[in-house]
This record gives sequence, structure tokens and C-alpha cells, in this order.
Amino acid sequence: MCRRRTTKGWSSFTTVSSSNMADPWQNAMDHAVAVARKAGEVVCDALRGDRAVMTKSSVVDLVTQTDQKVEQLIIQSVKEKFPTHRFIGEESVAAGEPCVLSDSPTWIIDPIDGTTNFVHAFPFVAISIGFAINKQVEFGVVFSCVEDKMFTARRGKGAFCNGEPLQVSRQEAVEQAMVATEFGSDRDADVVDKIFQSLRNILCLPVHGVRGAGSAAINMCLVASGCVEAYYEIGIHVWDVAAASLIVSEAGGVLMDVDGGDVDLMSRRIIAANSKTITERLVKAIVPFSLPRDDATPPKKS
Ligand SMILES: O=P(O)(O)O[C@H]1[C@H](O)[C@@H](O)[C@H](O)[C@@H](O)[C@@H]1O
Ligand SMILES: [Mg+2]
Ligand SMILES: [Mg+2]
Repeated sequence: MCRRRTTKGWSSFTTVSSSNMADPWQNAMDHAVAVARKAGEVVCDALRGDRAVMTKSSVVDLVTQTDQKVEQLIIQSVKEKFPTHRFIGEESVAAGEPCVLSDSPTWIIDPIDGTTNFVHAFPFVAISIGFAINKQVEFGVVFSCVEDKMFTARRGKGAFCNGEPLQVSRQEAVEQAMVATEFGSDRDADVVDKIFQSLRNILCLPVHGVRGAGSAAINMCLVASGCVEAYYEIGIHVWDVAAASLIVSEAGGVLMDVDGGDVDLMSRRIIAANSKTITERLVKAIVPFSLPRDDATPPKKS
């Protein structure tokens, strides 16, 4: 109990710490968890049936009706509760919606992160839902539905997997690190050469091993869980990494651009690691290249 001076003398009051204050976005986060779980059921059901494959930017950039159905399911259910909120959804952007992150509350959705895994029933697929205000991610939800792992983070309040707190690895020696990365879906020979050059440099640091789950969001949750020390990729999109970026930083991790600059979720490049030391070793090893930014693509619809 504290005492405060008023015009009529001293009065008593109780201090309210910020952790006791009601979280204005708790409802939205609860909704994200609930809808991610529902979406996970749809994805797991679809994994047991036929999965017709379509392509997007290239013959290896895959999409299925389940990606589209799950994105609509998430957007519709959020719109019912939060009608003024905005959306950036992978399949909506592919259909011509703009990819714009304004200061307004915005849900950033990847309905299936790991569609290639999904098509092949390789069991690492995730529903990724990030929520940003003033261009800052406020909460992130990644549901690895086959593993039944619900990763969550609220800015300033830590990161969790199925309710258990997450902590990145404390290993700072890159020679004893495990690094995750992906080959992406760009088959341009120059790009593939740069990817292999980076991989060669990293293997020869040396590191203990290089892995890839086939889902950017799951790779980043592996960093947050302390199973791998770092994940990097050039070619990802904002919907792949928005939710998981907060999960990594709330687990004590570091986010950086592959050239050592500040991370920019629209730039299509990321390093997510347990420490600055390991990040800086990777920056020296990665051959950086640029791709058109997510927010530079003009919308197909007016
Ligand atoms: O499966 P999607 O949602 O298309 O995301 C994948 C991304 O497009 C690729 O660049 C990455 O290599 C995969 O790890 C993604 O998660
Ligand atoms: Mg994705
Ligand atoms: Mg996807």
C-alpha cells in the first residue's frame, strides 16, 4: 500500500504493476490460439486424404486447396470478432491482395507453413498467426499441428510451448552449434549457387550439423526451444516469420538481417539465433543477395 498526497491531504492507494494490468490484446491472442487449433484439425484431416497440388510463382512453389481453405477459415473467424482489423495472408496476397503493414492492428497469416511438407505428408507443418500494431509484433502463435505443439509469445511476457516456458540455447561456440536453413523455392542457378556457397562456408566453420524442418516457422521455434542455435534463410516472406520472430525474441534470441543489419520482416531475409556471437559468425559466412521486398509487390486487384 502507498500513500499519495491529494488536495485534501494524504490518501492510500494500491500500486498496480504492469504485469497486473489487463492486457488489451489477450482476447485477440486467445482467439488466435483457438483458431490455430481449429485450423490444425483441418490440416491434419487433409493429411489423411488426397492433396491436389497447384503451383504459384514457380513449379516448386506449391499451394493446395487446404492452404486456401484454412486461410479463409482464419480470416473469417477473426473478422467476426475484430471487424476493423486488417490482414496480410499468404494466399490472399497470392490472389492479388496488397501486402501492406500499416500502424493498424494487422493479422499476418501463413495458413500452412511447410506446404511442400504437407503435399508429401512430411510431418512438419504449422499454422502461423502473427499480430502487429504500429508495425510491431504484439503476439505470435505457431501451431505445429502434427506434433501437437502450440508455440505462443506475447511481447514482454515470454515464449511458451504448450504452456511451458521456452529458452534459447546458451551455446555460444559456433563450432558446437546446430544450424537450420532451407533451400526455398527459387531454382535460379545463380541463387542456388549462392545458397550452396553459404552452406559450404557454414559447414566448414565447422558446425556440428545443418538441419531443416521444411517450415520457416518451425525452424524458428526450434531456435526458441534451444534445439538448434540458429536458423537463416533468404527468400522467406513476412507471413513465414512474423509470429515466430516474437517467439524467438521472447525466448531470449536475436534477430538480424543476413548482412548484419537490423531485421526487416518485409525484406525476405532473416537470421534468428540464440546469441549475437553466433549471429555475427553466420553473417560472415552467408553470401547475401536481395529479392523484391514483400511490400514492393503491387496488388493485382484494385
Ligand atoms: O510452405 P510455405 O508457407 O510456402 O513456406 C515456406 C517458404 O515459402 C519457403 O521459403 C521456406 O523454405 C519454407 O521453409 C517455408 O516455410
Ligand atoms: Mg510459409
Ligand atoms: Mg504457407
